[in-house]
Amino acid sequence: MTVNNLHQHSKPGAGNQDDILLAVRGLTVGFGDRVILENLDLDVRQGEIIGIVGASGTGKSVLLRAILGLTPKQSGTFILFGQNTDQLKTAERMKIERKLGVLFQHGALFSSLSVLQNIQVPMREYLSLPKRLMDELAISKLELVGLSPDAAHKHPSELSGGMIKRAALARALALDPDMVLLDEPTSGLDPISAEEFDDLISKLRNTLGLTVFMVTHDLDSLNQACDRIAVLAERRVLTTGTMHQMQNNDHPWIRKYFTGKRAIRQWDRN
Ligand SMILES: Nc1ncnc2c1ncn2[C@@H]1O[C@H](COP(=O)(O)OP(=O)(O)OP(=O)(O)O)[C@@H](O)[C@H]1O
Repeated sequence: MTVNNLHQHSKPGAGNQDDILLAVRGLTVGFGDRVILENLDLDVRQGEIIGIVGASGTGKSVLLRAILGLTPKQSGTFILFGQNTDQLKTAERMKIERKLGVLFQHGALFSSLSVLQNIQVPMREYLSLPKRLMDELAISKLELVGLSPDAAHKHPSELSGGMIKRAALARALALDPDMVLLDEPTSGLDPISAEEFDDLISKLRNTLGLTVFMVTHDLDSLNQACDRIAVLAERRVLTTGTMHQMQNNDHPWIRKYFTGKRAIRQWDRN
């Protein structure tokens, strides 16, 4: 899938049980004798936007990093694009890694590199392309996320919070991934920028057919962008479902999160 062959996909995602892009089974992750995730199962479906919620410190980022292979697991399996990641040879692993884009919490751009150079980091790692072509590709990614080419030669310190998130998203999209993993993409943004970012994610999903795994605390994002929500609690995915199903769930934390005062104010606004 490339930027040049954008095409409108039918509304993908929620509902297609057969098309599992990522299956996590029996995942256990811990640090020392502290277990963070225990025997966790989760399916991510092709083309959906799934929001991962849970109280602070429950292990949402740990889960994201474990999926990427950045945090070691103690047990469990990841079936990614139909392949067990434990059984991949180096070349196969690299092929799969290229299909994943990631936006870390706070953007995590390299401060000493320009926006253009930041977007080109994954290209340099995985592709061997002439500089002119990499420049063109990086500019096309900037356009894709709604940044003007003027931003290309700026450094992260010269960007607003919203621009940093967009630049980080452009970097996540550098290799035309099939799935992007976003860690709190709207945190720190004002409500208008956050809404614009949610719209951008939805648009990219609809046009590129991206699958989106999004860790978030943002009730607006969950409501407006996500097809499904997975709740992380008690070291596992406690439940998954639509916003409506969350609002009718009896678990005390889920009920408080989705029908507490903040949530009610949010529903009143909509
Ligand atoms: N490399 C590490 N070494 C030791 N402990 C870690 C490490 N990474 C994460 N943890 C611990 O794992 C727990 C879960 O962390 P994580 O960052 O995944 O939480 P989270 O659900 O994303 O929280 P938040 O919503 O506040 O971002 C925390 O207690 C954290 O201190």
